Amino acid sequence: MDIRLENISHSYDDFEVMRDITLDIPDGRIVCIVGPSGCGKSTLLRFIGGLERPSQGRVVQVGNPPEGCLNPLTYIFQDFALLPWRSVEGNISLVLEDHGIKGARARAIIDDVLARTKLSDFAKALPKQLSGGMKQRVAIARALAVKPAVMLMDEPLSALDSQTRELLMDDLVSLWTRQPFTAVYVTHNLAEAVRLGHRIVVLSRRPGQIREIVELDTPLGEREYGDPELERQQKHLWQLMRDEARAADAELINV
Ligand SMILES: Nc1ncnc2c1ncn2[C@@H]1O[C@H](COP(=O)(O)OP(=O)(O)OP(=O)(O)O)[C@@H](O)[C@H]1O
Repeated sequence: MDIRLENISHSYDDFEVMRDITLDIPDGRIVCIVGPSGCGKSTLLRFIGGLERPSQGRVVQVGNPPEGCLNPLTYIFQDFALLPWRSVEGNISLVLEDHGIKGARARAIIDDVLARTKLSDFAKALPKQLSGGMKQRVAIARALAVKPAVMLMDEPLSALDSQTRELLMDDLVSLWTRQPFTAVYVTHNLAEAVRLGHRIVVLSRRPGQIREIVELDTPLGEREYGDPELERQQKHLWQLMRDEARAADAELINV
C-alpha cells in the first residue's frame, strides 16, 4: 500500500504550522522526514496515522494493506511505550489479544517477530531487565506483529546512546533487507536519515514546506558507517538545513 499526501496545509488557529506538502510514500520504502525543530514533522506523522486531520489537503491510501494486516498504520515511539508488568512476549501478545488472536495463531506470530528482531531468548524477560536498545527492539517486534502497511516512526532512536543507535540502525537494515517494510521515519539525526532512508524529505522551518527531496540509490545493506558517499549526502542535507535550523532556533528564543 502506498500513501500519498496531497497539498497538506495546517494551522492551529492563526498559527500556521505547514504549507502545501505533497509527497508519495511508496510501498516497501523508508521515507525519512528531517527539518528544524517545530517545522511540523510529528504533526505530519499524526495526519498520516489519522490521529488528526489537516486544515487543508488529504492523506490518501493507495492500494490495499498486506494480507493479514491487523493495523495498517502503526506507531513506534521514542519512549518505547511498553507495559512494565508484562514480559517481552506479553507486550507483543497484548496487541494480538486486541484483535482476538490467541493460542497457536498468536504463538506463531510472536515466535516469528521475536526471531526477526533477535529477541527469541528474551521472550520471558520484563522491560526493566532490558537495555534501551532491547526495549526498542521489543517495540519494533510488537509493531511487526500487526503486519502494518506502514510503520510511523517518531524519533525512534533518539532516547538511545550513540553506540546503541548504531546497533539499532544495523538491526533495522537487516530487518528491512530480509523482509522490506514501509516506514515514515521522523528524525533530527541526519546520519540516521542517510543510513536508513530511500527517500529523505527536507522540510523548511515553520510553516514547514518541502525544501528538497533527496533520493538515495545505494542499497541499505551497502550503506556502511563512515561511507564517503553517505557523508557527502549528509553534508548536503546539513547545508540545506543549517540556515533554517538557526532561524528556527532564534525564533524559539525570541517568542
Ligand atoms: N495541538 C497543538 N496545538 C497548538 N500547536 C501545536 C499543536 N501541536 C503542535 N503544535 C505546534 O506546531 C508546531 C509543529 O509541531 P511538531 O511537534 O509537529 O514539530 P516537529 O517538527 O515535530 O518538532 P520537533 O522537531 O521539535 O519535535 C510547533 O510549533 C508546535 O508547538
